[in-house]
Amino acid sequence: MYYPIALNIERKKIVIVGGGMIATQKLRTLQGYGAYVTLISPTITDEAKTLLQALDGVWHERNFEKDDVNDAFIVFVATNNKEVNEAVSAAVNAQQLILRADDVSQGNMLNQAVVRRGALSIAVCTDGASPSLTRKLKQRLEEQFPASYDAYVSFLAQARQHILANVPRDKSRALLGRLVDEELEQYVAQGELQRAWATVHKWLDEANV
Ligand SMILES: C[C@@]1(CC(=O)O)c2cc3[nH]c(cc4nc(cc5[nH]c(cc(n2)[C@H]1CCC(=O)O)[C@@](C)(CC(=O)O)[C@@H]5CCC(=O)O)C(CC(=O)O)=C4CCC(=O)O)c(CCC(=O)O)c3CC(=O)O
Ligand SMILES: NC(=O)C1=CN([C@@H]2O[C@H](COP(=O)(O)OP(=O)(O)OC[C@H]3O[C@@H](n4cnc5c(N)ncnc54)[C@H](O)[C@@H]3O)[C@@H](O)[C@H]2O)C=CC1
Repeated sequence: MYYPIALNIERKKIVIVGGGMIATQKLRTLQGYGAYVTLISPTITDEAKTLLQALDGVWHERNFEKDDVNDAFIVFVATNNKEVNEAVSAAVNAQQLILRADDVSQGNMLNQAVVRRGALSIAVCTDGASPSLTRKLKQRLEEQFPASYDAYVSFLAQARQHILANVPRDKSRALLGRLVDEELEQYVAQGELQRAWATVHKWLDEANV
């Protein structure tokens, strides 16, 4: 069983070995997280080149060498040559995270499918049992949680900070729970932020704070 966590990879070194379809797909998942990405491969797809540029990443246009994984936080192994993939496995230490695209069981991590709405991320994983099922569930979640959730989660974060800063501890807990409210969700979804804030302030008044 894989242990699900949320990683902060800002300024962490990520190494991708290979520049084909799988490497390209991994580069898509890395966009926006602030990692330092290095790709090692004699060839690279056009899309991977563009995605790497967007990350301010570096492409080493050559075959893998064992020192390439030094200091890497995560290593994605995505060449079409089993011997090379095995050499990458041999070069990492037990504390590094490694994903082997050719044989997931030879690594210690995998990518979950993620529906992201601002600070909210909903991740799906079957421990490799069925990536197709994962994709299907992700599509369902995308429908269930519309794009407006981005603004809603951001509103909740601000309202939570407002309550924590202005309400004594004995009363804040109940108010924080109350924030998760269908009416507020609707107001924010409809762009009526003022109404949403007015409701929060009404609750604060009712609680005498
Ligand atoms: C173990 C894992 C390792 C890893 O992290 O890469 C892995 C492995 C493999 N995937 C394979 C195939 C497909 N993968 C997808 C899609 C996704 N695969 C992803 C994750 C993972 N895939 C990890 C497990 C996650 C989990 O268990 O839930 C997602 C979630 C995220 C991401 O890749 O970033 C992304 C979700 C889509 C999205 O986000 O939209 C599709 C569907 C499609 O693309 O339409 C297919 C084709 C259909 C099929 O085969 O079911 C194969 C067989 C290859 C072959 O031999 O043909 C292997 C290898 C094997 O099983 O050994
Ligand atoms: N394409 C797929 O749907 C899936 C592929 N896989 C596995 O992932 C592997 C990679 O798949 P793709 O990305 O589709 O292959 P690909 O053929 O598109 O890309 C392979 C890349 O590896 C590079 N490469 C070859 N030798 C290298 C070396 N010595 N050092 C660095 N880079 C080297 C190549 O230049 C190329 O850029 C496959 O061989 C397979 O084992 C696993 C699941 C699905």
